[in-house]
Amino acid sequence: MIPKLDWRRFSEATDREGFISDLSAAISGPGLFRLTHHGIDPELICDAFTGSTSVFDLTEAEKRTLAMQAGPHNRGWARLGVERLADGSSVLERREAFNIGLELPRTDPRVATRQRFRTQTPWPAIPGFRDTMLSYYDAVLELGLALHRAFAAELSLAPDCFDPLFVDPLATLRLITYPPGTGSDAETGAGTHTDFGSISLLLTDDQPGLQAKLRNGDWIDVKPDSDSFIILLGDALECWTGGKYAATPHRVQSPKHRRQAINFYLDPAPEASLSPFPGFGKAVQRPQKYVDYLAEGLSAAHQVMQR
Ligand SMILES: O=C(O)CCC(=O)C(=O)O
Ligand SMILES: [Fe+2]
Repeated sequence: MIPKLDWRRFSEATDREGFISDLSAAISGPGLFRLTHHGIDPELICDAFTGSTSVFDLTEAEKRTLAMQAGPHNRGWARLGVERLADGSSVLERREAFNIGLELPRTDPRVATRQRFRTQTPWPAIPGFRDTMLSYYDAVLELGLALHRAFAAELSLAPDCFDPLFVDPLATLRLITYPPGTGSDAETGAGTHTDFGSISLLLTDDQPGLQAKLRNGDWIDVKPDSDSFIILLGDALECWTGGKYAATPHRVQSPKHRRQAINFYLDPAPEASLSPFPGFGKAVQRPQKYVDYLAEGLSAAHQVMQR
């Protein structure tokens, strides 16, 4: 069972203690949870799904003009089969993705000097697409950051302890589409992995496929539910908490019918360190800046793109 947490209990302060106690149980128990009553406008969510369909329905030639470049800068369209999230596997991962990052002005020195992951998103000429995606990005970023206030309370840390780690974050909104599986064992939707950042806020359509590995080693189906976000814990949060918030392994099986997911990866700022908070035990990763960790992880995932 995946715990369901009603966000109003914390955000409207109607039952903060109860929320924190359920959050504790979710983190030390299964290691993932659903967040209900999250306050994101259902119409915005619907528009985001419509926008996602329109970008993947563009012609191959149109999508090629929006293609993600190996490098990696992690913006734009990744064609079928060019990313591999599972380490050391040869199984083909069949999905297309479109990644959207924090929108900095072209004149921003970080964009002008082509700093890693600071490229602008290559926007398709779909009316309303950019506005919808940026509104969705901002709304889910705000929700994700607010959720870190609850993590801070759960960890008995200052409410704003996470704030410096998320200044102009590398957070990514990722639209994904999975074509129907062919039934072959040599393919999947996404191989087993953990996400790189702090948390991931996932929304999917009504097609099943996502599976998560519980702390006890069992794999469970994460059933689609349009009223809640699936919250997965990522590598950075595991590092900061010295392993207390262990990252959630997950994978996606090839669906019977086309499947769409709109996932928000709350990655921290490039300069954020991966060292544990004081008093949180041993380092999980060698000391490094998040940008280097992400670059290494993505470059492994994008080996197929580089060929
Ligand atoms: O499609 C999903 O539900 C999850 C995809 C995923 O795990 C990823 O792209 O990191
Ligand atoms: Fe993932």
